[in-house]
Amino acid sequence: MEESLSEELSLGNDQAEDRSRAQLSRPAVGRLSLYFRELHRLREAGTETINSRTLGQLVNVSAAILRRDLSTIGTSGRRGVGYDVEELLEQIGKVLGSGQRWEVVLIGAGSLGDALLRYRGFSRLGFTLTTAFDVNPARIGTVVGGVPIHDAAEMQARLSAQPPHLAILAIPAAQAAEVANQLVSLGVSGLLNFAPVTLKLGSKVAVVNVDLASELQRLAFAVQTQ
Ligand SMILES: NC(=O)c1ccc[n+]([C@@H]2O[C@H](COP(=O)([O-])OP(=O)(O)OC[C@H]3O[C@@H](n4cnc5c(N)ncnc54)[C@H](O)[C@@H]3O)[C@@H](O)[C@H]2O)c1
Repeated sequence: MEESLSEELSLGNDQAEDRSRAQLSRPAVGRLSLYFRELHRLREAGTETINSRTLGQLVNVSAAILRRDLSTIGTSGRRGVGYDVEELLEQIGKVLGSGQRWEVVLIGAGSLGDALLRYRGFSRLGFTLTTAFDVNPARIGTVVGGVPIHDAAEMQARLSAQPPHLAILAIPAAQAAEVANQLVSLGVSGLLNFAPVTLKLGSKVAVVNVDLASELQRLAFAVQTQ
């Protein structure tokens, strides 16, 4: 039973979505993404409703935190029923921007870039990897996962007419700042940065850093403090 969930699930308008985005902390956005992934799986398995305790258990989050996250984005469950999976997917998707298509370019088609180009999970969430760029002649002119790899020297010429929304940086740290600045000047509005370096790009661009070594460090710390 959902004790504190009495209102009908309500879907917000654009303004409400903007407001909820502004209120969400970074960890909360991460959790929403996990709920979204789990809800997708549940929908595929034919589940129509779910309560906060069960969904929370699936992603290892307490029911109270999950309810708070979902209430921040303007949704609440129905007493005795829980959340409508389809509506929840729609609302979380809107807030996370998964309802729209995002064009993404990849810079650096080395080991990591190659794996990303082959990954099939992006398109399900609205991300389309359109093009990749590299400086290595052995990579230029090849196609990986259906995505053509072009010479990085052609980046400006190829992207300036219609800049992609987002870019993934999978290049060595020493090149990352210069390439990131180039992408920002072309109009790219978000960067997923795998290079282990802090980018200082101003407020016009959103940056998410993925540092797997730091994550391992966090894990090692967590193991030691268990
Ligand atoms: N491979 C991993 O598991 C992993 C994990 C965490 C972080 N990273 C980081 O991700 C980045 C890429 O790692 P990797 O293992 O794929 O390295 P890699 O050397 O295999 O690939 C880097 C690619 O970037 C290309 N490149 C270099 N300068 C460029 C430029 N100016 N424009 C476009 N392309 C350029 C290179 O030709 C190469 O193909 C590194 O910063 C690395 O530290 C990698």
